[in-house]
Amino acid sequence: MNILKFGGTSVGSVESISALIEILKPLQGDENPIVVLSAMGGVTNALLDMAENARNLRDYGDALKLVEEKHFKVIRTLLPAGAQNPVLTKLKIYFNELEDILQSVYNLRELSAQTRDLILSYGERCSTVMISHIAKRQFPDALYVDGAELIKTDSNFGQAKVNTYMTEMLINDFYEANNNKMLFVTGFISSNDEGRVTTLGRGGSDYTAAIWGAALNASEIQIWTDVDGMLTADPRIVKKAFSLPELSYTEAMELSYFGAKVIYPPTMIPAFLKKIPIVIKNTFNTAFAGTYIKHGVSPSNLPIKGISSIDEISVLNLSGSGMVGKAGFSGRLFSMLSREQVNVVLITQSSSEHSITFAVKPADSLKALSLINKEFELELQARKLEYPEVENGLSVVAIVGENMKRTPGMSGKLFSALGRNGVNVRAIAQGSSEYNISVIISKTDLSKAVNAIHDAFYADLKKTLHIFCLGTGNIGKTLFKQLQDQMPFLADNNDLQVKVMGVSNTRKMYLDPRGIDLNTWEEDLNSQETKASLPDFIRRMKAMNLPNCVFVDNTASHNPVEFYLDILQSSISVVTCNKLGNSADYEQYAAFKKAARTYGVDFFYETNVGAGLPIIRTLKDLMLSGDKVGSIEAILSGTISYIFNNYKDGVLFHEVVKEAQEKGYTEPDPRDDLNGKDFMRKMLILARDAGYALEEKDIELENMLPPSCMAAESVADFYKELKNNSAYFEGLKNQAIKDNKVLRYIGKLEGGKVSINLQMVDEDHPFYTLSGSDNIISFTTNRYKDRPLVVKGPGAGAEVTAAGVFADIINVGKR
Ligand SMILES: NC(=O)c1ccc[n+]([C@@H]2O[C@H](COP(=O)([O-])OP(=O)(O)OC[C@H]3O[C@@H](n4cnc5c(N)ncnc54)[C@H](O)[C@@H]3O)[C@@H](O)[C@H]2O)c1
Ligand SMILES: N[C@@H](CCO)C(=O)O
Ligand code: NA
Repeated sequence: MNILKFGGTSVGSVESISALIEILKPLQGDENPIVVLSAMGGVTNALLDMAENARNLRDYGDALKLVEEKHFKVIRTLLPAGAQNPVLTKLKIYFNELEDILQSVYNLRELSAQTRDLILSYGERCSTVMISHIAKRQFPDALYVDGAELIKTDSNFGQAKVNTYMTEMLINDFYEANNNKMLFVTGFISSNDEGRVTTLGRGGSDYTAAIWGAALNASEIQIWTDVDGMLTADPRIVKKAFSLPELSYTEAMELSYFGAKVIYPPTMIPAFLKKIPIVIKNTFNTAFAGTYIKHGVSPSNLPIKGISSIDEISVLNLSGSGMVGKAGFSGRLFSMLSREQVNVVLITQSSSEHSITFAVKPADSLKALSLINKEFELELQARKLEYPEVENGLSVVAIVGENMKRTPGMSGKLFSALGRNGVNVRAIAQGSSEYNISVIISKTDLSKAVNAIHDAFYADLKKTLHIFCLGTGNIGKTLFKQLQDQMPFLADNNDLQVKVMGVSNTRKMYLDPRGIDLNTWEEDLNSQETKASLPDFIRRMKAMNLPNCVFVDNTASHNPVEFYLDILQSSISVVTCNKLGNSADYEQYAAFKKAARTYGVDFFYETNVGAGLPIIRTLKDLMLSGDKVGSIEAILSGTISYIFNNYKDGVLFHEVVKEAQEKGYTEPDPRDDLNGKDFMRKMLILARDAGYALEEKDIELENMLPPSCMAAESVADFYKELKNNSAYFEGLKNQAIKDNKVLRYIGKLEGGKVSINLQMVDEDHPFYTLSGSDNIISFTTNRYKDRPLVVKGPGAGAEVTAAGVFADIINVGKR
């Protein structure tokens, strides 16, 4: 069974509560999840303020009304009028009680810790009563549980200590009696022996989830929040920060100690002890798979897990001869500070023992200073110690990760990144666990430092490309096969991992934030309930918000093309073998290129021309290096090439066409090849890449198909018509044989004009000797003037095309 805890923002609005219900829907069943809830966002603070105001004889009534209204609005929006009354009544009773308590505080002008806990408890009770009622409409088994009754603590109000034995017993008994229900449990609140409400302190609802999880041996504790789990750095500082898939408990502790506010680590201890994984998920982006905090994390290629920072810290330095060789000096200092509740964030000591530097929160700095002055009064007066000073305007940055322990050079990398960027390091501390190296720097350097460190550690990381593929036909299928075969090679030789995150054809679509298994993708896709929807596919792809994302179009359809611009503008690269995008309006072609440049992503389409043959790439290199293309002569239809090379004595034309189709050379409709349209598209794309702003109408195209073949309704009818026209094709063939020539369908770009014609060429022509499905292209340029640059080879077929798409994908990864 899983525990799901939803934090303040996840229960803070109509939208988030609706999202919460959606998240629960697929989970109801034999083993219902246990849902732990926080107070609605902002309510706990509002209650604290009200309590303070009441004590200080200030008004609290308006604020109370606002909190009440916040709850009522949710109920009125999410429940039909007829179902609102019971829950409104229940909440009204709570708010009346709360008002009475606040009035008593006001009258007595006194607010004890015990009363404060009682006041705060209404936040969780109200939200949980409310949501359990709303949930009841979807889940008839929903049951409100006052968690305070089941978690037993001492009487340390505000930060109560849990009596684990009692608590686990109570929770187990309760669960046994109610395990057929879907439990909605108040987070944060507990009670002492006398049944008075206590609270669990900072991060309290997470703690409730961990306590329930540990008591019931849950399989997983999910913490639902409003960000994509734990990131490599604070995304407000580092734009390139990315979500971490996995962390060990220790790493999570170290990372959250400084900064990262997603969870409060001490709350995890019950789960840690029982080895229960904790997953941090995003209520507002369910496509995100979550950050897993668990035992036995898989070996990671990340040199460090993350960079955390505290942006405001004060440093005190204690130095003087009085410290040298004095056993127990630092013990005296730090136990005194701890006794007085000053939390020391970081300590360093020079090996001469002449000085100790330590950092505290700015709010504690003056207190620390005066404590030291008092404790060491004699030493200070005797000048055995220098009077310490507080230094402000400093920050701490820490790199964290268990891998550091085994990898030399980590601190070298850290300090050279800081040094190269002119960041002065005030003090350094490394935990002897080697899970953490911390440095103190000037606050003004913080952003630069964190970014420089992030670049240094993650820039040359083994990259994961996340790909989303459309089309599972000839090419799409073959690509998956090749990807599957090449995975280990890629990992070893290119430091690259390609993960398929989504796939769709016209019928079904399948996206999985954990990645799609290439052994079973076809069954998995077919067994999906969701019908394919291109807009949904693209929306979900964007919502996953993954780094190094590539959209791969292996269709022959116009539909995906309409989304290219939007995709590129979302910083997702596009790889396509579909020619329809680049061969439509010039304006569109130019817009794709511009978007790719502007958004720093790739738009690769090598297979648009000559399948996997390096034609687009070669032309691009020529152009980039300042060469100018004078003319191009080419055979760019693999299908027609194959047909003419195999249209020999004793076979009929339509039979060879069929063969070409069976070999996977033709377009889904072979007429696109035979009428020259496919060839035309390729010439158009080449001409554009060579710098000519041409449109389809500018191309002179000789169609060798008789009109009746073009008019056929279906591909099957087309074959019949081809057969009916056998005599025409036989005529062409016999004429060529008689003249000792071969038939060639040749495209030309010259003087900015493009033409495609059927020709009969003799053995002197460079295109005479072609075989199979070969394409040939010769570029005559300023540099290749006397003898052209020629690319030749198989220019159609699933293997070579998929290989070309594959190479384009890898090239995205190389950047
Ligand atoms: N065969 C070759 O040698 C070769 C060479 C270079 C380029 N190409 C190009 O490869 C592309 C694919 O060719 P193929 O032979 O694999 O075609 P195919 O007909 O076998 O497969 C096309 C796939 O696209 C899917 N599809 C179509 N429209 C879609 C949409 N809107 N959303 C999602 N999926 C959609 C179909 O369901 C099918 O799975 C074509 O554009 C073709 O020009 C092919
Ligand atoms: N149908 C195409 C595939 C390559 O784009 C051809 O025959 O050339
Ligand atoms: Na190519």
